[in-house]
Amino acid sequence: MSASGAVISAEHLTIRFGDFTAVDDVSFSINKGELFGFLGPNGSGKTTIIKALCGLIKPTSGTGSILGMDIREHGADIKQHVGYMSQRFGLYEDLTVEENLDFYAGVYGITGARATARKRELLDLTGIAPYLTRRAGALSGGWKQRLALACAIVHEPQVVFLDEPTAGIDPVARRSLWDLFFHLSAQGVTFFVTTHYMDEAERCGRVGYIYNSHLIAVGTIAELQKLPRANPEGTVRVKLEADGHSDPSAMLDALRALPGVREATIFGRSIHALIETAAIEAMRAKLPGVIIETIQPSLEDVFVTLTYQIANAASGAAK
Ligand SMILES: Nc1ncnc2c1ncn2[C@@H]1O[C@H](COP(=O)(O)OP(=O)(O)OP(=O)(O)O)[C@@H](O)[C@H]1O
Repeated sequence: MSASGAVISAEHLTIRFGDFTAVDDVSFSINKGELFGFLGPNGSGKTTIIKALCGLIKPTSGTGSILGMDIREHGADIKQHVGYMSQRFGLYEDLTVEENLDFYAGVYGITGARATARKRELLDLTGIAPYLTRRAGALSGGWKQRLALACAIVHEPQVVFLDEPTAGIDPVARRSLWDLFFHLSAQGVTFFVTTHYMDEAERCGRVGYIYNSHLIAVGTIAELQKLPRANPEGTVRVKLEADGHSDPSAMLDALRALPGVREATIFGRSIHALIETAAIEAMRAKLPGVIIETIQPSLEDVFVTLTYQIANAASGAAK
């Protein structure tokens, strides 16, 4: 662990592939036992950061550390101390559950009585014992990811990177996997989890949001909701709800035709919108029968607002 107490840290981390900057001056730190969520659009640099922190690729400039080990110098040691699991984790589909566990134990040099004891612990943790003799390829998506997690932590890492661990699996299986993450995090394991699911992000203690290779926000959900940039001066965030018969998409079209509407999107039968405060009274008059109430931004609202600001600033600068 570093002097600051951080278990994972990035310090001005920059990674270029030729002329392309995939990660641009990214800094953050994560403490022991935290479950840190990392979000951002496709191609924004999440996996590249994970690879650099795991010692798999060298930063172009800046650095980072895992458990106090500098990623530029201790890549080989770091690999021994972290667990890494992705959506496409390398399970051997033709091997059974048990053979996969044995294989990964062997990769980390865990053998004999220690391997047997660790296998028992992982079976208890994941509940996968009933499928021990089933081929990994014949497991459901949720069980495959449980097995992948078991294999990724066979060497008892204190730091675990999960890259979209629940992509494409059903909500019940997702919830059970998250229960496992929480269980391990309560034991002091530190998690760095990328996800595109807002409900998963909301389960994390803190969240980072990366856009176009830049880390543009880090904090707890409550901190992000209160960010001044997510609540621009002179605007108000509202929920609009019409009577049960009204079509939300027609209401959205009517709303977008009005002046002072910065953002608007459908949530179920209602609409969340960012409106210029000065336009709100005129809006009430134009939308009779619609209940308009002030709300806090959701996490998705925060990310969308921050993203639009940067995209608009970039297109303004390009003009
Ligand atoms: N080895 C490489 N050579 C060149 N470009 C690369 C390389 N690895 C990644 N990139 C580029 O860097 C950018 C960031 O990729 P990265 O995989 O980190 O994104 P991501 O945020 O994880 O995306 P996703 O959500 O789709 O997984 C992408 O434009 C990608 O094409």
